[in-house]
Amino acid sequence: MDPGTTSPFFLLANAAAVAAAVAAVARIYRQPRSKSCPPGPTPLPVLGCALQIDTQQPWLTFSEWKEVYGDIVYCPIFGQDVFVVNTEKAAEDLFDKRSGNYSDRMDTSVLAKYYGLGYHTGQSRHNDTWRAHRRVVQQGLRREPVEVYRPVQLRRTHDLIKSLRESPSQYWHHFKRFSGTTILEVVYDHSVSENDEDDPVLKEISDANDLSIFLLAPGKILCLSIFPFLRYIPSWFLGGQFNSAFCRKQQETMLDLPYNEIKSKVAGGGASRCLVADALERYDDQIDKDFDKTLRDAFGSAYAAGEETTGSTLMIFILAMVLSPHVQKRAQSEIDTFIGTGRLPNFDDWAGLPYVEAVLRETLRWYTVVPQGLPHAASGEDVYRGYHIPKGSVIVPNVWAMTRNPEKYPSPSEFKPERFLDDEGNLTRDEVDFVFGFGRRVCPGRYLARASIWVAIACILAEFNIEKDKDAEGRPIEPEPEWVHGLTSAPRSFSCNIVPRSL
Ligand code: HEM
Repeated sequence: MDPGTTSPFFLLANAAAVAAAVAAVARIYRQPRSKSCPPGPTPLPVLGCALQIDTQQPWLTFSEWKEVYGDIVYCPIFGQDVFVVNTEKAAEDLFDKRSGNYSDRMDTSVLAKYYGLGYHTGQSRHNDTWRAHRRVVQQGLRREPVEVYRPVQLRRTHDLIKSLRESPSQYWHHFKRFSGTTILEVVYDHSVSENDEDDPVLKEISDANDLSIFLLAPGKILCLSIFPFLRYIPSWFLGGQFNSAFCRKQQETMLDLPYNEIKSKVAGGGASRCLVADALERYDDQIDKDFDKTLRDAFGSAYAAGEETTGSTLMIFILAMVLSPHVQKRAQSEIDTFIGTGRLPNFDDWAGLPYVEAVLRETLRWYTVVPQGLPHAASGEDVYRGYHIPKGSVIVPNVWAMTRNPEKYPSPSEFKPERFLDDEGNLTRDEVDFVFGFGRRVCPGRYLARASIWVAIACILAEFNIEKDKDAEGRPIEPEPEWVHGLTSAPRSFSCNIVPRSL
């Protein structure tokens, strides 16, 4: 998946889907649609519906199909059964209520075998390795335990504010650094000092993450499946990102470097509290070679999954603020009234700033960074609403269609935080949780992510005005965002001014 194909891990799954699809070409032609099959577009022989899907933004195609075919759409691709789930209700029915059957992922062994990308929790099959990953990672990331890391999040936000003051036009760089340094410290107790642009761990881990995001785009996987020689292109040559040995080495370094560092710190008694140090202590008597790898890979996945998604959500927030000055003013006025102007917001203010929380929810909904979710797979056959779902089917949660449901979110393309407030100005119960996925596979980092994004949003609003840029005659320039769809879908650059409010 790319722009449309790319949603946070999602690409992953899509990539996997395409890879497996290519392998499945041998299955060639499918039987004509049976009565027990959900409606959907007419598939072509071999290709299935591949040519009918927007390669950039598949969720848009899926959303159009929703209007024609309904909640559940069947669209085989290269012989792979694919079902698109367009509503929260159907997603809950399958992924939550029947989670025993719908928590698997597609086979992505090509990524594991050649590129060293098999470590990731997000692409693990529904097996014991995945269970072990979830167990070790979830402990510290649950709603309450994760609050212990709020001082780290606040400190990193203050660094972010300072960087935005110094070089506001580099906001994407600052957001990525904010999310990367926060996660590095929370997960590994690796603290990157404020002005250090050359921290080796941050650099390695961030480069490796960028490369995996590049490779996980489905188009690339398809390319690799058709032209396997690409794996051997020297890493310094044109197309060198496809070099599998380089990628494997880089992924290993990314996983080993921070993990070995924190292990040494723990052994020397000099570690501060962090997720890995806690896990090493908790599982002290169980750590054999396999379990050591489980810890390394599970926490490496947390970094890979959290860096891009969190930073990208802040880009979407900035775009929303440029386009909605009235929302910005209302949020700033709430902050000024509740806190005054003498200090930045902190987590103690969260409950007293309902409109800012509504801005966070609307940011998550308006342009969700994972519009296609991360596809699940069925581990056994099933019947739902009278439809037959074969074993091994890929089930795509079309999160985009859920965020744009006009019955739940009237005028869905408008940025309206008020939709999360009742008539008395209190927050509704809708926390748009579905953008973090479903069932047993739900994002384990969602509480950490929400808190990081909330505190960043609150402090940015308190400190800056986000405005349209102006041309030489002083006329406002409409932002024309350039969207990038890798593992996440978000704008990477557009014209705007981030100006300190005190000026
Ligand atoms: C705005 C921020 C984020 C968004 C929107 C997001 C969204 C998602 C989504 C949609 C999934 C797939 C769920 C499914 O399969 O149904 C996922 C999985 C995952 N996320 Fe997040 N995520 C975010 C931040 C984070 C952070 C900060 C971490 C770690 C600290 C994290 C760790 C993971 C992991 C490890 C998985 C794989 C879970 C599995 O397959 O069992 N995410 N996330």
